[in-house]
Amino acid sequence: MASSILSDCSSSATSRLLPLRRALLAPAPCRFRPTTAPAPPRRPLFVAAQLPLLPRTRGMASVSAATAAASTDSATVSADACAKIIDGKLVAKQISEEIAVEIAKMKDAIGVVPGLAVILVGSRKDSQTYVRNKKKACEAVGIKSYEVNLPEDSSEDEVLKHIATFNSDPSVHGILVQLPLPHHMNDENILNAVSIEKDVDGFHPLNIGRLAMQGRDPFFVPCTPKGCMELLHRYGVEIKGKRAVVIGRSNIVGMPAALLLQKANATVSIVHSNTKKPEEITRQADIVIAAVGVANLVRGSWIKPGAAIIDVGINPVDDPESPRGYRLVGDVCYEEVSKIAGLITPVPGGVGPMTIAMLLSNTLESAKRIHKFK
Ligand SMILES: Nc1nc2c(c(=O)[nH]1)N[C@@H](CN(C=O)c1ccc(C(=O)N[C@@H](CCC(=O)O)C(=O)O)cc1)CN2
Repeated sequence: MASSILSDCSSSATSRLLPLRRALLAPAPCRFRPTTAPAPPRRPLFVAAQLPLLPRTRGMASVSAATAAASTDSATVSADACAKIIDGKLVAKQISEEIAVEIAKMKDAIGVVPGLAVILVGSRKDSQTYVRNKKKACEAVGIKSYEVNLPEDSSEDEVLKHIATFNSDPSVHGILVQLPLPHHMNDENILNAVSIEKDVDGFHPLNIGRLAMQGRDPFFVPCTPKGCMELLHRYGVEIKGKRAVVIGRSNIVGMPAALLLQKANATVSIVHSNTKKPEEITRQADIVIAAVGVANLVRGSWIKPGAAIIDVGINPVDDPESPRGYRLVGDVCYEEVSKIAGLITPVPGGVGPMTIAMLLSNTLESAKRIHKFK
């Protein structure tokens, strides 16, 4: 059911949500020219590279001078110096194509096809859609997918039994349990049962622990935060030495995103429900990752000019004009923030598609590691 939060970032809409003080900007007209962004260059995941396309500079606090100098007018920027759009859908498509090539090579060389097992408990429409999309994405790149659908009232033991079967199946290289689980289940017991070598969601406490430690690396990085980092890298956003703010501290996004930014040598602050003056802290950031699940929380007045904004929120808001009766908005008030930021992800079409692309990447990585294929 969509929430009835207004989505025009009006003060009445958001001030009902959280006891956070904000100085509102008076929005000025800002129209995006429908230009086509050239494809980012191909490169392996997590190798720093710069895109030849960048926003017209205005502040550009988080983008290197070299890259900014390479700006072209062909990027998706408006005449009014609006932020450049980070096209997650396009990047996810490119990554999927890269993965398909690697999978074909592995199959030719050693006859192995990566396998991903997905366990879905219950009948939440959104979870069913995500699982269906994961399956389609697997098919498109040549990953074999295995699916288990269990009724809402299943026991924890039933889920554990399926996990144990997949743990010992050599054709399965990745296992994930779609979240959220029904309330009667203990997430921790279930996530702990997935073999860490096959934990392609990166949610096992040992994987998270290794992510948090200096000099250690997890087997897998959780998909959504990994996708956020990949977007920053592919769009040439310099992270080292920059100030980053992560809004939200969930186990699946906020906390691992903060750890990844720190690993990449940013100075990181986490803003959460008890943070005083979140807007003041956020305004110091060159990079903002918003992952709190509150529609339009982050306003234009929270943003440092030129900052890179990654919006992880996917919040349904009522919209009688949409065929679904609702539409999706992020945690960031796009209308306002896109006028201040240097780069911004849209919702939909930003981080969401990257979550699935990173799942494919983790599954391939797992198969390569298990079969010692370089
Ligand atoms: N086991 C897991 N459970 C959940 C995860 C996860 O990474 N692992 N993340 C989310 C849901 N999720 C994947 O599972 C996911 C969410 C959103 C998208 C996406 O592509 N969103 C689109 C919009 C989709 C729409 O129109 O409805 C977008 O943002 O463009 C992909 C995957 C929670 N559970």
